[in-house]
Parts: sequence; C-alpha cells; structure tokens
Amino acid sequence: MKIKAPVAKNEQLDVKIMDLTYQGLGVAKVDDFPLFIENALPGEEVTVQVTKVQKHYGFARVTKWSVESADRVVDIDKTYRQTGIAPLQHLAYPAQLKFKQHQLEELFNKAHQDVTVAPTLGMANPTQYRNKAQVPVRKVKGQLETGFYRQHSHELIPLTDFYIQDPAIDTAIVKVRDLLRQFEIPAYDEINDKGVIRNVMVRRGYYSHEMMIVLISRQQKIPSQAQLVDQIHKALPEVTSIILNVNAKKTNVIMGNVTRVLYGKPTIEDELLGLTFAISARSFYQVNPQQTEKLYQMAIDKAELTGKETVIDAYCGIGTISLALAKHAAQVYGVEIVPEAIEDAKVNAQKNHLTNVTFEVGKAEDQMATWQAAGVKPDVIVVDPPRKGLADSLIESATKMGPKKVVYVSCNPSTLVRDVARFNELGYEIDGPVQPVDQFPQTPHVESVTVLVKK
Ligand SMILES: C[S@@+](CC[C@H](N)C(=O)[O-])C[C@H]1O[C@@H](n2cnc3c(N)ncnc32)[C@H](O)[C@@H]1O
Repeated sequence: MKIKAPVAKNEQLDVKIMDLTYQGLGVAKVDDFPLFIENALPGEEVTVQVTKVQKHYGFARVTKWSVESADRVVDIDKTYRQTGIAPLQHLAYPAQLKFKQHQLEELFNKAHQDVTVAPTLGMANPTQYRNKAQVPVRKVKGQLETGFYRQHSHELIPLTDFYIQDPAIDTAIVKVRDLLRQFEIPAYDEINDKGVIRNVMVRRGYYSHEMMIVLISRQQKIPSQAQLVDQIHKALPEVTSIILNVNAKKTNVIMGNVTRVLYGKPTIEDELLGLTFAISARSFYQVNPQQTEKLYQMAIDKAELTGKETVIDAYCGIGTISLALAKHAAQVYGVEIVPEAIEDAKVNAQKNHLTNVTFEVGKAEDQMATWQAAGVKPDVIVVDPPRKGLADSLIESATKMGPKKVVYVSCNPSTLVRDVARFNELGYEIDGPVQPVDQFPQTPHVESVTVLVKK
C-alpha cells in the first residue's frame, strides 16, 4: 500500500513527542503519520528536520533536530549507539526508570486494565553490571575481532569496552581475542559458513570472581587447542573453567548441544541472597546480580510464606528462586526445560542443605498439568517465563490447582499484560502495584513482579 506522507525529506517542522517506542525512539504524529525521532523524549516540543521518509512502511525518521532537555545525556558514545548495546544511554538514568514504569502503565491502559505501576527500582551504578557476555568472533579488515553487531545487521563492530559488562569480562574477551590471533585460529565466516570460532562466552561470579570461558566452535577440535587453553588460564588467573561448545549448524542460535570441559570445572559458583549456586555453560542465570537479589527478595516478600506452604516455581532455571523460597516453605516443586539447568538445581539443593525441593526436567505447561492431575495443591505458584510468556494451558492448570497467590516475574510487559487478562478470566486479579525492577539499565528491557490473588 502506498502511503502519501504529509512530510518530505529535509522538511523542517515543529512537533510534540507523544511517546517512546520500545527501542527508545520518540514518536510524534503529523496527520496521524508517525515520525520516529532519535534521542527525543516524551512531552518535548521539538523542531525537527526529516532525514528519511519510508513510505512503504509508513513512517518518517528523524535524526537531526534542536531542543535541550534535562533528561537527555548529550555526550553519548556513538559506537554504542551504532551497536544497540545500550539503546537508552541517551536518557538520564531517572528518565530511563520512568520510561520503564511508563511502558507497563501504557500497556495495561491499552488493555483497559486499571493497574497501578510502582516507580521502577533502579541501581546505584547502572553501568558495568552484566555478569555475562556472549560476543561474536569475526574477521574485520583482515584481522580476527570481537565486538558487537551493528544494529539490525550481522556486521561486527570491534569493541574492547562494552560499557554495561563487568570490566573483568571485557579484559578477558580482549585477552582471548589476542590469543586467538596469536594461534592464528580462523574466525567464523558467516556468509560462507567456514572458519572455526563463532563466539566467546564469558561469565563471572559477582561474589566468587570465578570465571568461565566458553569457546563456541564450528569444529569438534580447535587448532592448537591445548596450547590455547593453557595460555588462556595462565593469562587470566580468575578462570576456573574453560569449555568447548560445538555448534556446526548454519544458525543464529549461539550454542550447540555438545559441551566439553577443556580446563577446570564444568560449572562456576556464585552466590545470591546468601545461597551458593553452581552454574553450567548452557544454564540460564540472571545477568544483573545486584538487581537479581532485589528482584528475588521482592518475590519472596510478596509470596508471604510462613514455613507451612507448598510452592511451585515454574521456569526455575538452576533453582535460584526455588531454593530461596524453600527456606521459608514446607515443600517446593521446580520445573525447567534445560536438562543441565536441572542437574545444576539438584546440586544446588545439596550445596545449600535444602531437602524440601523437588526438581523436574520438562515443559512447564506439561509438568503443571501433571502436578494438577497428581493432586498437588500449591498455596503459591511463582512463574518466571522467557519473553514469550505463559502457555494458555499452564494458566489453566495453575488456576485449577487453586493457589491463594500467583507471583509473576516477567521480562516482557506485553506478554505479562496478555497473561494477566487470562488469569482475570479464570478468577484471579492483581493485588497491589506491579513493581518494575531495572535488571537491564541502558536498554529498553523491563522486568517486573506482579501478584495475582484468587477473587
Ligand atoms: C527468565 S528464565 C528464569 C529462570 C530462573 N527463574 C532464574 O531466575 O534464574 C526462564 C527459564 O525458563 C526456561 N524455559 C523456557 N521455556 C520453558 C518451558 N516451556 N518450560 C520450562 N522451562 C522453560 C529457560 O530455560 C529459562 O531457564
């Protein structure tokens, strides 16, 4: 469909920013025609110069305009902007927190749900917080490089300081990059599906400082493997684990199914809320440890356990929430789809001397139906699903079990709002405000905790 745009390239006009998109672009409208404006903030009245009009998609984009704003960080690093590593870095941190609260408010409003959203719980230093990095390895201008993809592309932009990652992880990436160069190990060539090293993953325990390096390779064996591994752990004393992950497929999925320990242990350890956790290469582990403790504590407080309750933790990963809740409950059941994560979860129960937890490998939607059929009667159900949210069948089984409370930890406001509507239909309503917690500063991602109770 051809859309006749009421604006043209290079045209100058005065507009008011109505909203921000999920990627943090300001939205203004001219005769209902959307203008996406980089670095603009809601409520601002700006004079813009249109730089691009994409009639096919029905929007115009603006990169140049004039106005000052207290919420804007002017001196931003253009490289981060190109990569999309920190799409909200142009917003001052208090404005980022408001943006996240506003995202939830908007979505609940659009769904005609009368819900209060509390101010977003932020962190003192909202940079260098990530305990995990997963970077592509590619040849750029004849040399092996590590970095981040240019936004909406697979073109690698070399980086040595990733801004939102633990600096010890940035240092490790550069060291591994230098050793890969030294041993002349070919970088992955995505177009021709050739080369060896596709990605490097680094994870570092926030309290333990144990570091795991995962070399993701197209081949079963890396050239000069023994020397490379030897040099990596000699150069990086914190490394307690070097893992080879083999991914021979032509795919965007980063890790393959085969993992082999090349040096040290198959897991690293870290702590959360005074509990110790073993984490293996392919297990999910929250990336912002400082905020995770706040997030989990909030979920525990909202569960209001007295020690007598039966609790289900669906999408339990390595059992972090399950074990934190087990200290305050009679019995906890956890379910998770990744088998290695459940192996970690069982080890973690032993490590923390918690015997009142049972873990199952499987789809949460199937296991919930199994528990329901077996007559399990949870007082509280905690769900912490991936971005796609809950399967309808899981909500049905969960509500049939009749828990007093459901504590919903969400990383995607859209699916949260959709799932809350389904819970409403099945007799559950939101109790108290929805609480956003900033797990991902400098990015538009919004994490939140919502409590639902039986009507
Ligand atoms: C957002 S993470 C939460 C993990 C854990 N609660 C934590 O805080 O570390 C979601 C988890 O759900 C798992 N998962 C994804 N789809 C699933 C499914 N259909 N059934 C069970 N687990 C699933 C993922 O492997 C991941 O560990």
